[in-house]
Amino acid sequence: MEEGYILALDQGTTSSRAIIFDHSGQIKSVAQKEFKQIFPKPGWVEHDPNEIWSTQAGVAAEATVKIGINGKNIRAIGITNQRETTIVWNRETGLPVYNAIVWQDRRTAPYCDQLKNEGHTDLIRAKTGLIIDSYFSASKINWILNNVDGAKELADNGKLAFGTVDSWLVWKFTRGRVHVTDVTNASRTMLYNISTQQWDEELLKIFGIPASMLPEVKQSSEVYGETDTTVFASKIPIAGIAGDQQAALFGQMCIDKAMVKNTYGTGCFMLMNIGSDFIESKNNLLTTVAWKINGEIQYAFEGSIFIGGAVVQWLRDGLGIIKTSAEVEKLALSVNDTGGVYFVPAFAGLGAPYWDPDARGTIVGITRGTTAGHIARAAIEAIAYQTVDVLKAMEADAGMKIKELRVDGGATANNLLMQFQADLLNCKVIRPHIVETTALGAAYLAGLAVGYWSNVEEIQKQWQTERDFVPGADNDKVQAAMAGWKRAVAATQSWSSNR
Ligand SMILES: Nc1ncnc2c1ncn2[C@@H]1O[C@H](COP(=O)(O)OP(=O)(O)O)[C@@H](O)[C@H]1O
Ligand SMILES: O=P(O)(O)OC[C@H](O)CO
Repeated sequence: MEEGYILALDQGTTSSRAIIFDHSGQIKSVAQKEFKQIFPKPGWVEHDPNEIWSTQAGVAAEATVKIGINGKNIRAIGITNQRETTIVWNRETGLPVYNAIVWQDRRTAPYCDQLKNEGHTDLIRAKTGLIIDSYFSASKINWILNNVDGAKELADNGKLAFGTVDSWLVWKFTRGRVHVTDVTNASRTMLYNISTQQWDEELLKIFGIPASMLPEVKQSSEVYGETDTTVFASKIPIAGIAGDQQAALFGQMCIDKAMVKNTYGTGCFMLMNIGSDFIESKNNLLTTVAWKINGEIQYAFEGSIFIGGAVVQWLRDGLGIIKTSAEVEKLALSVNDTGGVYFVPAFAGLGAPYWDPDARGTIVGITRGTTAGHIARAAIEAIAYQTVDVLKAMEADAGMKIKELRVDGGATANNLLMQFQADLLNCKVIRPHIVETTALGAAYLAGLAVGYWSNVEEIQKQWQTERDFVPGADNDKVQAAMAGWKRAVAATQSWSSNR
């Protein structure tokens, strides 16, 4: 048994988490802190980069203290993060020039429309695997350069640095010595050519971004640098980086072609391992880098759903019909069905496979008999329906039926949701023993780089099922339910297209 532990830092959209794993892949300690969501205007979402850093550094220290260990006991750090979220800082002062513009932020939607009208869609998809949308980093960097006083000039003089959250954290942990990202995070910027594995000059020109701002792109598992002594007294190698969804794919051990996972967090993100060749989706999915380890790259198809568990947060914070997210299951079970209500939670537009940035949330089919229970049930079902839309697109792209779906993320605690998902998909839904697969994936990537685990085969043996949800619904009922959902989505899109 290897001595010491691996520390995974999971910097998510709503909270910063630190989890310490031992050699058997078991969780030894967890610390978590939520941070402020900033909504300056409708459709805008920002975070304070300094708060991202302070919460992440704080939980890292807290997780170690909790189990009475210190930096010397940590063999390596793995970082995983909310992706696309864009931070630009001054290289000399180390200070951000603007808040982090979060992946959910829609302020650049008109600019993205302009790019589509100028005919860049095919070129961007062929190079990056992405669909033009304000979701990705490039249009957000462009916005900062054009809207923050003095930013353009500083950037042209080589004084500004761009990074996704992983880059920012590495920069902070190394006190400005290391400016890197990994290939999975680079693949979400819309500036990185995922076939040639280079920042793309043509794309940089389209978006008006100087190459000098960009971090060096590394593999997902290698030593990038050592921590400075600000947080831990000893220097610890930072040895794994991956975007959170790719880290979850790895943590779920979807290492073979055609293996699929879905993460039910704030949003839902389904990824399918498609092997070592870049394939363009023909069904409105993204192609993204799954990871690069030992010089070998793997790609994935991805369906990104912007609102998943966040719909439950809205029931809690917006409507106030539940006090905690966990209460939603009981409320939804207070009724036998939704009573004909459908809820399309397009709060931040619709992602895959619709890509409709103007769509907004819609609830249809309300009668005098509708109760909070029906709304709660419709909200839970909406998470599952959106997942079906993505999985169908994935099956069409892969030319095969998917037999099992590995699941993780906060909302997988909801058994009603999981069973409904299995029924709708008519495939087995598998919840693993460790649902913190994002952090686990980052820990595995870091541990592999420093020899804590010797190879993927050793890690693969650790993955265990906690519960299987087996489909059992009547097919006619499923078809009728899906037809209702499609009508509800059509109603949502009709509303937005008439704005
Ligand atoms: N029992 C539950 N049923 C449905 N959703 C839940 C439940 N428990 C938590 N959630 C939702 O899961 C999300 C949190 O999951 P998590 O994986 O921590 O998300 P993230 O990493 O995106 O911050 C929240 O949106 C929350 O509302
Ligand atoms: O922070 P999460 O878990 O909601 O994940 C956000 C995604 O990485 C956005 O692409």
